[in-house]
Amino acid sequence: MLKVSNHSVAYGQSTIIRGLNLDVNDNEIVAVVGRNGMGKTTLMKSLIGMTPSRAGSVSLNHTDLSAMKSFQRVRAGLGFVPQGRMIFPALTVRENIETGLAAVGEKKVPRDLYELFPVLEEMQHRRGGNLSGGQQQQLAIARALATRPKVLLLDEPTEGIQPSIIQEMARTLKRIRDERGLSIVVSEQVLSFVMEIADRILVIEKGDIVHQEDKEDADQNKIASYLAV
Ligand SMILES: Nc1ncnc2c1ncn2[C@@H]1O[C@H](COP(=O)(O)OP(=O)(O)OP(=O)(O)O)[C@@H](O)[C@H]1O
Repeated sequence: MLKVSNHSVAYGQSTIIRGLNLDVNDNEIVAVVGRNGMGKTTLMKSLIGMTPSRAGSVSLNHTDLSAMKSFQRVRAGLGFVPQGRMIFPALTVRENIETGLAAVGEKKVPRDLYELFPVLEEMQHRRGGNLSGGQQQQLAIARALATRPKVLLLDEPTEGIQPSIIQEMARTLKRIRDERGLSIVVSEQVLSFVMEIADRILVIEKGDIVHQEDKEDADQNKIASYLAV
C-alpha cells in the first residue's frame, strides 16, 4: 500500500528525518510514537508533500508520489489530518468539509460522512471555530475523508482532546478503517490511545525508526520508556 524508502527531510542544514523506511499494509493501522521534537510532524508533512524531502521515495500502490505536490498526493489517495486540526474557524462546518471536496472536484458533502459524524450534520451551518475540540477533530477527519483516501495520515490527533473522548476517537478510527478498507498512519504520544488503535507500533527517535513491534506482542513498558522525558 504505502511504501516509504530511504526518506530524508532537512530544514536548511539540520536533517530531521534520516533515511527512514516504512511499509504500511492494506487495512493496517500503524502508530508512529515518539517524544516531542523527534520528527513526527516533519514526517507526516513530508508524506503529504507540505515539506519537501531531500532524498528517498514515497509511493502508494506502486505510484511514485515523490515529485507530486500535496493536492496531487491527495488525488492519488492520501488524506491528512494535521496537528492542531487546522480547520477554518470562520467557515461553517459544511464549508470546511467542502474545502476537502474541492481537491477532488466534487461539490456535495457525501451522506456517509454525516452518518459517520451525525453531530457535523446537526452543526453544518455553525462556524468551525465555535465547535469543541472533539467536534473540530471530527470535522478535520471528515474533511480528510471527503476525498476518499486509501491512506489516512493523522498527526497527534489526541492533542488537546479530553481524555474521555480519546477512546471514542480510537473506536471511530477503527470503524472507518473497517468500513472503508483504508490504512491509517497516526503519530502519537498517548500510549493508551496507541494500544487501543494500532496494529503495529513504530518508535521514532531523531528522525529514524529505532524500534517496532506488533501490538499483540508489544511490551508497553519498553514503548513507554521511549516516551519518557
Ligand atoms: N520549519 C522548521 N524549521 C526548522 N526546524 C524545524 C521546523 N519544524 C520543525 N523543526 C525542528 O525539527 C525537529 C522535529 O520537529 P517535529 O515538529 O517534526 O517533531 P515532533 O516529533 O512532531 O514534535 P511535536 O510532538 O512537538 O510536534 C525539531 O527539532 C524542530 O525544532
